[in-house]
Amino acid sequence: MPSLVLIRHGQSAWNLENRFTGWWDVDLTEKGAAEAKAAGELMAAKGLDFDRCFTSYQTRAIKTLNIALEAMGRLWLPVAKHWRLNERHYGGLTGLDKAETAARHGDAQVKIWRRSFDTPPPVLETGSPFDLSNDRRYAGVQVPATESLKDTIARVLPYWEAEIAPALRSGERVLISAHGNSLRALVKHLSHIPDSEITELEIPTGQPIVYELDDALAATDRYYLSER
Ligand SMILES: O=C(O)[C@H](O)COP(=O)(O)O
Repeated sequence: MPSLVLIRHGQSAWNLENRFTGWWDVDLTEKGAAEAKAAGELMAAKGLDFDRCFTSYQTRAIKTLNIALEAMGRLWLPVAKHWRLNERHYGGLTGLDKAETAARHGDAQVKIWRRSFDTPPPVLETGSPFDLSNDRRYAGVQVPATESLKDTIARVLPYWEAEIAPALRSGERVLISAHGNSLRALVKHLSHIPDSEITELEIPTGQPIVYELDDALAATDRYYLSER
């Protein structure tokens, strides 16, 4: 039976500072690294093992994967990285304090920007210090100026179909280390969550989420590893 585990990176520097992050590349905090280690130890203790791993181009997800794999004695596993697993791009909100933004625009507006299905945040202005268009890691990639969850799904799913689903179909056990909203995109797809309900789905840092899938990759169960 195909086996899939998703993990959101551990606490990042800007999770701690409560700033909108998106594609900006911040590191894990000490707590985030500890969450990643604990996740690896939990997966090993529960007897989970993997054949192939996937992550984004962002330090916080890559490090979470490496720390968890190290705790499992599996640093040697093949890992594919792709920008399509990056966090949703936070546009013009990148770098802003979430609480200050709510004080200025209201909680309702900020909830729409953070959790609505298809309303993107304002675009990132050209020339912003947070513009990553010229970052070498994104050479040849059309770096978005903002993304809704719908936009995020539209760029995550082609990678899922092209690389991750075939690995699962061939019998490989897969671990994906990614981000709150690239994982919300995958969970929405795998668990058929309606557009109107996805606003309520939150994904905590550093908690392995286990998917049981049938041979057609339809989800038969989804649970937090810490709860079973
Ligand atoms: O990009 C960010 O700021 C966080 O990783 C996720 O933020 P959110 O909880 O506002 O979606």
